[in-house]
Amino acid sequence: MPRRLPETQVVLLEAASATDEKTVDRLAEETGEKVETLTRAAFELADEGLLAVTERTAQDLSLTDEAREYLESGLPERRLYDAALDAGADEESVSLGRVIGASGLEGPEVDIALSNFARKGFGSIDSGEISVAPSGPEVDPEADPEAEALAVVGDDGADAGYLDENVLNRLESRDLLVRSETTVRSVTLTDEGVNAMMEGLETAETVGQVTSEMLTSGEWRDVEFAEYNVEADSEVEYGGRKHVLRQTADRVKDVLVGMGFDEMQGPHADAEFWINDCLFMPQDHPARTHWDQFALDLPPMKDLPEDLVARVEDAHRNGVGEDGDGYHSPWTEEVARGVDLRGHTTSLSMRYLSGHEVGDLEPPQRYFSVEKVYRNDTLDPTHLLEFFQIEGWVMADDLSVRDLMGTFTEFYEQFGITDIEFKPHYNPYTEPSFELFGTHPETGEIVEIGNSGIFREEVLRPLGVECDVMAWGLALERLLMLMYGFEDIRDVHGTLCDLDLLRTTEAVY
Ligand SMILES: N[C@@H](Cc1ccccc1)C(=O)O
Repeated sequence: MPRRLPETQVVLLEAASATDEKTVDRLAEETGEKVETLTRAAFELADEGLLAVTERTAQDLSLTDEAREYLESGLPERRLYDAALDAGADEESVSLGRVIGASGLEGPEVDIALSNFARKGFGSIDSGEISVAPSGPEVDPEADPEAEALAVVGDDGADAGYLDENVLNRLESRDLLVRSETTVRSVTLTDEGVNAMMEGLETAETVGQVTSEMLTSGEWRDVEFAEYNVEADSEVEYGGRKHVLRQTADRVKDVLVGMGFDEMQGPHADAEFWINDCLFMPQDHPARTHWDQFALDLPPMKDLPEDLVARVEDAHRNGVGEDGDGYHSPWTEEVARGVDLRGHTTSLSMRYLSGHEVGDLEPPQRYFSVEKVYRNDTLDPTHLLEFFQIEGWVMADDLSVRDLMGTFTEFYEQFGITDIEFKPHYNPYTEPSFELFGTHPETGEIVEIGNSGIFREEVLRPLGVECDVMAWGLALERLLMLMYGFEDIRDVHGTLCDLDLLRTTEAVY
């Protein structure tokens, strides 16, 4: 009686041989089926005793981009050798500088050429002179095993099993070769399989999934269901996932809410008044130039509280208190009403402290935000044009530096960071001021993670605040660096960020 088997199993049995071991890859090519489909069918048939499956690990070799360039141009040491030979360095030694010039080697290639030239015994280099060894059985640049191996791998990376292990190791350490391991599965028909084929095979329609049509029509009664192979390799599926940066921002919010803080909200584009003037930043302060801040081509901000504007102007001109002194530098409302992208979220703190957002506040109060800020910085591994700032402040009757430090210690402990360091700093709006530092878990480097202080009278008095306010701005991305060991902010932010890393980074709690 012919045997009924699912279609791919029949295809596989027909393509397999009893005498010739065939790899699944080759069978996939022959049958036009997918490798995964055939692998699954092979294991199913092995379970039935119709096929034998063998597995071995194979080495996959591939060339790096650098190696591909050398395939075109020749290995640097060989180019040096050829140029030296052209210059007659087999007769007598010639100037190394001249030979390098003639070889066309540039930048790092020169060092590569020199060290490998010497290692391979192509010749010698002494006090700026190069000479070439006579070619012979010992040294034969024409038959350089490294160059030959590169050519073989470049030609057919798949089967280079016979290449010398030492040569491959050397190429790998030169970053020219990448080795990886793959499992190669091969199948042969068993006797039982051969018998089954002789008795005849019939294709059974197998169903992978029940549909509602099948259920309503009753067709499900007659179909054959495909069996699940729970051991089959499956493709990795990456579902949607919250970005680590957003995950951490949410956690920061949870932590701060847990510490009794309320969240502030406010505009990304704001009047310089809230961004700078309220903070007692003189209008000619370098941080206010458009080298640092993004100015927007928008009409001046109309909605500013008149009396507050007058008090802030007075603080800038005359200072605050008995011995107060102003800046003696120009101050105009026009500048204050100019609209910029906020360079820090301290603009929100000013809006809230002034009563402009939620009315006058009685101490004690705690507020925070985890929001984007924009700076005209130069891009580098630790700077972007935008980043998230963890802004916060505490308003209470008697605050000291100890309270500030204690708050940070408690905050960062929630993220497993227990070695925060403080350094005295200067801000026009706080006195005293402190920068915060943490230690990078991978590099051990000290990383600046934030800035903080206790607001000056010149800030608080015009706002109408009569008690103490301690405040800070911490960088969310720097917190991530300490938590996850990222070394480049662009790994987690923006277009260059590594998808693999985002998919696989586990949330740290
Ligand atoms: N605005 C500061 C942070 C800060 C906020 C409040 C008080 C002190 C410092 C910054 O961006 O670096």
